[in-house]
Amino acid sequence: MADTQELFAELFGDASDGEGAGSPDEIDNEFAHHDALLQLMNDSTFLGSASTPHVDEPVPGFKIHRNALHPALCTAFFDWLSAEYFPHTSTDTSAKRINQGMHFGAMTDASTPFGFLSRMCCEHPLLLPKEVRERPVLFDQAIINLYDPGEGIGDHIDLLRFGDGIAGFSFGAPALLRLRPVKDDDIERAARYADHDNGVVPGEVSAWIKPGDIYAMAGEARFRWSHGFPALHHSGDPVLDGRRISVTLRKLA
Ligand SMILES: O=C(O)CCC(=O)C(=O)O
Ligand SMILES: [Fe+2]
Repeated sequence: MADTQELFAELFGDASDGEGAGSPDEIDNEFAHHDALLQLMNDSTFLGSASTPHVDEPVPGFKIHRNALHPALCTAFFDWLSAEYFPHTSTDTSAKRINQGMHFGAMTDASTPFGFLSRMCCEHPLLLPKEVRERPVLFDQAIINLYDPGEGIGDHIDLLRFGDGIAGFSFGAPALLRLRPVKDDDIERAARYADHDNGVVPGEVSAWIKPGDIYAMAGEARFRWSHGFPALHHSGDPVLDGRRISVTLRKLA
């Protein structure tokens, strides 16, 4: 496990596991946001906002379930994740500021935030292959990434020690996903290092991921395509220029 965390640190920078809030005010804030989130999770009105579920598949095995979560639920997730994992980031401008959290353990209880997200991945039968949806433990690791305007993540394949079937949720600002085909000889390297190359690759595909969408990668999309979110520089649009928090759910192989 330490080895896994080292590799994550190498790929994505510092990791915190439920960094947690310190002062009594911060703790109150964290609990208030947790309670508000649980209330919305319990209210079925706030599940999907799309009247007809819509799934895009930009490359084989990469599915995007649009508008799976109601905007109010997305806001509640954003606020809780901010308070729980990144309580100091609005004042901490150092290069070493915490921009990642991790959560380990099977997410089987749908009354908890990660259990709820995990269950959402099974609500739409087209999102994940049947063998992934029906495995005894769907996901046992969550990574929570914080991106401020001008930040992104380089193209990579998720570490091969994670199993097939990975799901992502995005809260806050929309982000432009980039998918690139990876040659057989480059798969090992792409799974260890996030590249920051801005060149265009034949076959590259981009898609916007918006709050409330769920994306899932399986099979070819998980093992033979890299994914990344290039840094978007200030556009002048207050929505695009906002902070984004993502949650990625995976299963340790
Ligand atoms: O922020 C995201 O949605 C993607 C994060 C990601 O690809 C990763 O942590 O491996
Ligand atoms: Fe990834």
